[in-house]
Amino acid sequence: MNLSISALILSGGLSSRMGEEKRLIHYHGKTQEQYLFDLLKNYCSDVYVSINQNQTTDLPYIQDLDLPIKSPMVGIISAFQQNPNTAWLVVACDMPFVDEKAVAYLLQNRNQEKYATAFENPDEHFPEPLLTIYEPKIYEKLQEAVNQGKKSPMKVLQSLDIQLIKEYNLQWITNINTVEERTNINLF
Ligand SMILES: Nc1nc2c(ncn2[C@@H]2O[C@H](COP(=O)(O)OP(=O)(O)OP(=O)(O)O)[C@@H](O)[C@H]2O)c(=O)[nH]1
Repeated sequence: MNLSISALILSGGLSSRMGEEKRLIHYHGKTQEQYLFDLLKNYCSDVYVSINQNQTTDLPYIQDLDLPIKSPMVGIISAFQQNPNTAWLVVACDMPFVDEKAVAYLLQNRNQEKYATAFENPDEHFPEPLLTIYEPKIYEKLQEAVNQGKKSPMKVLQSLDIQLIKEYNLQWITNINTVEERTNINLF
């Protein structure tokens, strides 16, 4: 149990490609938001679902601030606004392969001196921003980016000194956005 870290399950997107809310899909016998909540509470001091202003959930949640952009960045900034003194382990709800091994591995590789700890995409060599530990000092960098109208958390990560994990199970960062992708995945 790492008490100095909170978890955020990003779920506030529009799911327009899937046509239904991705956080409510069952890959593991329960909704994806419940699955990730149950998983992450074993590792983090508290866990929240990140939802937009039109969503509700029975789980603990952080609702998006009223910002002029639509992006996962809004969810992350809203979490830091609620608690700027914790690190945030951020996971997108549409990553069904995230499991105990993925979370434990991310935490083992965490470098608290850096702005963040993220998996490196093997092809493009960019940091995957949606299965990442964001350390408290990155909050002001995210705010600066949003104030400049930028909405890509990946680009913010790219511009900073972060811990990049290069060897890992690539499935962990696979996200499922469409019905076709969903029917083609083999979880077990
Ligand atoms: N809290 C919050 N989460 C978001 C927001 N936009 C996207 N996300 C989450 O970020 C992750 C990646 O989102 P995308 O797949 O890029 O977008 P999406 O809206 O979920 O799906 P599409 O509408 O099909 O693009 C998902 O877990 C989303 O729920 C937002 O504005 N607020």
